[in-house]
Amino acid sequence: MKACARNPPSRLQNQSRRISTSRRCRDVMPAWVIDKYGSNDVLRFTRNASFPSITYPNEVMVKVFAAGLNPLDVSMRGGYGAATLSMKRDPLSISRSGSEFPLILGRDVSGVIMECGLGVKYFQERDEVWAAIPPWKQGSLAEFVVLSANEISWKPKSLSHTEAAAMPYVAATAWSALVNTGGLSKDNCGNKRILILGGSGGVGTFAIQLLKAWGAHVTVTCSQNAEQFVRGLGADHVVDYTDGPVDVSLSGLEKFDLILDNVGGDTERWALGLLKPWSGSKYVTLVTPFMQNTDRLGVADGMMQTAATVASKALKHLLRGVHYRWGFFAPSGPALDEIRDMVDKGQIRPVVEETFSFCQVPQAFQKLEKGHARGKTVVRVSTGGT
Ligand SMILES: NC(=O)C1=CN([C@@H]2O[C@H](COP(=O)(O)OP(=O)(O)OC[C@H]3O[C@@H](n4cnc5c(N)ncnc54)[C@H](OP(=O)(O)O)[C@@H]3O)[C@@H](O)[C@H]2O)C=CC1
Repeated sequence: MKACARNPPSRLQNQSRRISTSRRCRDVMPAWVIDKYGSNDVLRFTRNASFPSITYPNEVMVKVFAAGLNPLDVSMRGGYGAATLSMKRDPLSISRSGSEFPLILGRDVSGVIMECGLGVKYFQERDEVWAAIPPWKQGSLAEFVVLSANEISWKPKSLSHTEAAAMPYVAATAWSALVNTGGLSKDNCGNKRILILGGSGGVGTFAIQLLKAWGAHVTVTCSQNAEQFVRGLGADHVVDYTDGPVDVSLSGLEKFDLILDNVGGDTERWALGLLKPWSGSKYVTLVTPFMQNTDRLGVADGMMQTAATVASKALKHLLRGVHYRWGFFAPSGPALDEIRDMVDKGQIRPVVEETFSFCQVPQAFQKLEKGHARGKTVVRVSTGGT
């Protein structure tokens, strides 16, 4: 990945937008917060959430136009990952209460930069940006959010803010799993057979398009009513997991170079047998017990348990000639730069399943909780963006 200077597609795109500068004399903002973990009734709208401030020189403050939601938001609302995330939170950003509350959820943002720290090099006020917000930072269900400049990227010009907010978190996750962990790139995918378990949700719909743009042959599992949908995104072969044992249907196919598992659970029992042995093939799962272990056992014991589990699984499968890996979300502005270029070339499009207004955040969570996603759920936070 390029780690060099980052150039905006065009500075001109942002010059006409008028932005209020009244923020400088404010200390509160509207936001959806939670004050404790629980079900949907813990979501609370307030006009008096603490106004975020730039603490480090490389930070920017973004006015949020749209926020994307992910299954992680529902899990975090219920306390998932609390032990690990508390350890990662910056002590300077923790509230006066000394706890993570009031906590703001929302991991995707599309908006405009209102203020830059003194050390920010490539971005400036009024730049339109998109980003995936690490789960240990305050989220995007608020009027403003503060991010580090290496987490943000200039928004694709071809997308509205609502469309742009559908992509960063799933894109950064798929990129981390396929590129950083799986070793795939635009230059080595041409002759590869990839299997995506769970292709109809947020991560799957992005991964299909990325891999097709890079020339891979993509097989996808999904339910029958999503078949046309994933074919429309470019899937070459689709297997309906609801139509009998999916492992039997898949075992009749030519073996794969890489499997991206967005489903987990039972899949680990049979999926690794679908890989080409002794050829560097990889199984990368996004469904890992990492957070549950640290929530259950505490950070130190949970991490030891996690390390022991992944090491023993990796060794067991290595002896059979395939690589077993865990994939994780990783925030990355430079990865989003590359994805932006692909979006603006028409190689990848956002898949927005449903949008909600800012007053409908509880309904957006209810929709997410029902599962069976066909793309992404987005909240329009401010009327300033489209
Ligand atoms: N490790 C990490 O850092 C990250 C992990 N994740 C995890 O990755 C997974 C996918 O995330 P995301 O795409 O955002 O989730 P979504 O909820 O958007 O999508 C899940 C999709 O999987 C489909 N599905 C459910 N069961 C199966 C099955 N047995 N076989 C095939 N498809 C199935 C669902 O549709 P239907 O039920 O109708 O078939 C739905 O379309 C989640 O478990 C998430 O927690 C995500 C991001 C980061």
